Amino acid sequence: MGKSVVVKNLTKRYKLYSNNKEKLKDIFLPRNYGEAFYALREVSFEAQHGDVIGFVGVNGSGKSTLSNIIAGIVPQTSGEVEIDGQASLIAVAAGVNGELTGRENIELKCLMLGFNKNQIKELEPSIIEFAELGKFIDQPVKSYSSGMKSRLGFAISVNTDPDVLIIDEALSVGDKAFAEKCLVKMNEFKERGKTIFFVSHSIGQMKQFCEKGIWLEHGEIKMVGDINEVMPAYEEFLADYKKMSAKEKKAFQEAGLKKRSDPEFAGKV
Ligand SMILES: Nc1ncnc2c1ncn2[C@@H]1O[C@H](COP(=O)(O)OP(=O)(O)OP(=O)(O)O)[C@@H](O)[C@H]1O
Repeated sequence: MGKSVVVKNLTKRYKLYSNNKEKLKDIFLPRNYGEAFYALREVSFEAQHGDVIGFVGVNGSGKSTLSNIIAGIVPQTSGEVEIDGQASLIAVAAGVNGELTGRENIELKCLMLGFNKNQIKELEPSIIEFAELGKFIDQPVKSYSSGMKSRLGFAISVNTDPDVLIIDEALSVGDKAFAEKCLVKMNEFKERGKTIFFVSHSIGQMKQFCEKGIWLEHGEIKMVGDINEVMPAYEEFLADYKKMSAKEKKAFQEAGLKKRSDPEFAGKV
């Protein structure tokens, strides 16, 4: 099989400012302002060709940050990501320009992926057919619903044959028929030995589609393993979390916030 993605000690640190004045001071004055916040901290794992890995975790745990870094859309603060081939991210907000039409977005994205004009001409009909956007294909993307944007992103990504496919919540905004069509396509990718990362809050989709799971909590890996081990543990946590009182939930979130904001870095990043 062989490794397709190696993630080593991946850390993403943002700076949080209490107001715009502080941000401006940070840009223009020699002293540093703002507080450090770790969206991800020291995340390491490996994926083999053909792996289908689900990222789970509650809101804010770091799933999208990890997806965006693997896809090369957001730079990491430190750590490494090695990818054997080309990665493509499908997310509702990813990579589509609202001012351009669907067709123009297809052309732009394909050019960015390194296809030439003739190859794009050949690819375009299958992408348009898959997206099923009708006459909206020639309307600016800003007039699309989130489901329509997801259709466009999905159609481009699956038809340009990436080696690593990252799907971040893109299935949850489309309708059922389109989601099923995407699942068929994703299964084809799986059979062809491509690596897929899948982010979804749907426990059912996770169990149905993924073989391995990575559970993120407060920007760190809580558990990695077979999906049949990770999901029951995560579901147990969710059930316990649901039972928590508002005070307990707040304490859990605050503990996470404390862990993720390192006072040693305050003003130094
Ligand atoms: N540009 C940014 N500046 C500051 N903090 C950010 C930025 N982007 C993300 N974060 C923070 O990083 C943390 C991880 O966010 P991320 O979107 O990766 O979580 P997630 O697990 O995908 O959440 P969800 O399930 O809600 O989509 C959050 O606390 C978020 O507020």
